[in-house]
Amino acid sequence: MGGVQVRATLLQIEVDPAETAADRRRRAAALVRAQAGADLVVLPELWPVGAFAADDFAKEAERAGDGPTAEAMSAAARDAGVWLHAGSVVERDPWPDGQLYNTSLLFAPDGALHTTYRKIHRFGFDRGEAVLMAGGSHIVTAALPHAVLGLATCYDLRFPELFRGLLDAGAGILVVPAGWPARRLAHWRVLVQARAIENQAYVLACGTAGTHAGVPQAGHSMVVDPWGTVLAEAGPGEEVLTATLDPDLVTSTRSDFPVLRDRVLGLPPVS
Ligand SMILES: O=C(O)CCC(=O)C(=O)O
Repeated sequence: MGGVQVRATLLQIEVDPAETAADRRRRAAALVRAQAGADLVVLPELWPVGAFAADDFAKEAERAGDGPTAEAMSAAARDAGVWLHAGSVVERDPWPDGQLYNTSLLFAPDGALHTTYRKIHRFGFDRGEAVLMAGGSHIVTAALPHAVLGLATCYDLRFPELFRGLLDAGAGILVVPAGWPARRLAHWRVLVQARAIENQAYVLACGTAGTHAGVPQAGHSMVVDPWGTVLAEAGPGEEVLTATLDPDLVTSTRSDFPVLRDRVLGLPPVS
C-alpha cells in the first residue's frame, strides 16, 4: 500500500442470472482494472454464481488456486496493482470429487494468491449452502503492509464470537463479502455497524445488487470506521463505493476509549 492511508474500493456488482458466470468474470475483471490507484479492492460473496443459486453450486464449482475466477482475478489484481479481496467462489476440494466450500480469495498486487478463507457459518438452516457445502474451520487474518485484515463472509456477521477471534488475532480491518437479501436489510446495517463498534475496527462489507434465484439482494455495501461512523454506503443497484481508511484510527480509538481493555473472559456458569 502507498502511504498511511488505505484507499478502499468496494465493487457492489449486480448478479443477474441472464449473464453467464464467464461474462460476469470478464466484467468484474474490467471493474478491478479500473481501480488502479486504490490500495484494496473488495468484491462480494459468490458473485460468479449467485449466493442463492444453490442449484448451480456444483456446476460452477472451481479450484480456489487456479480456477477460472482465481485466474481472472489474479490477472486483474496484477494489472491494477491492488490488493484484491475477490469475494468468494464455490470451491471444490479436493478436485474433482471433494467437498464444496464457500471460499474467499485474497490476491496481492503482484497477482499471487495470498490467503483463502472458507466461510465458517453456512446459511440456509436445512437447505442450500447449509447442506451443500462444508464449513471452514479456521479463523483467517492477513497482514497487509499497513493493516491486518480479518476475513468473514455474509452470515458470519451474525456470530460476534468469530469477530472477537479476528480481533484477538490482530485484525483492524474486517472484510465481509456478502450476498445479503433485501428483506433483511435492517439486520445488515445494524450488524455491520455493531461489528465495527464492538471491535473498534473498520468494517468493509460488500454485497451484491440484482435478483438471483428469486431473491432480491440488499446491496447497501458499507464502509464503517472504528467509532461506528458510516463513511460510505451504496444504494441497491450496481455501484463502485470508495472510502479512505486511516489505520492509525484503529489504534487511537482503542486507546482513547479503551473498552476492549475491560473485557471479562472465562466466567464460570452459575449452577
Ligand atoms: O443472515 C442472513 O440474513 C443472510 C445470510 C446470507 O444470505 C448468506 O450467508 O448467504
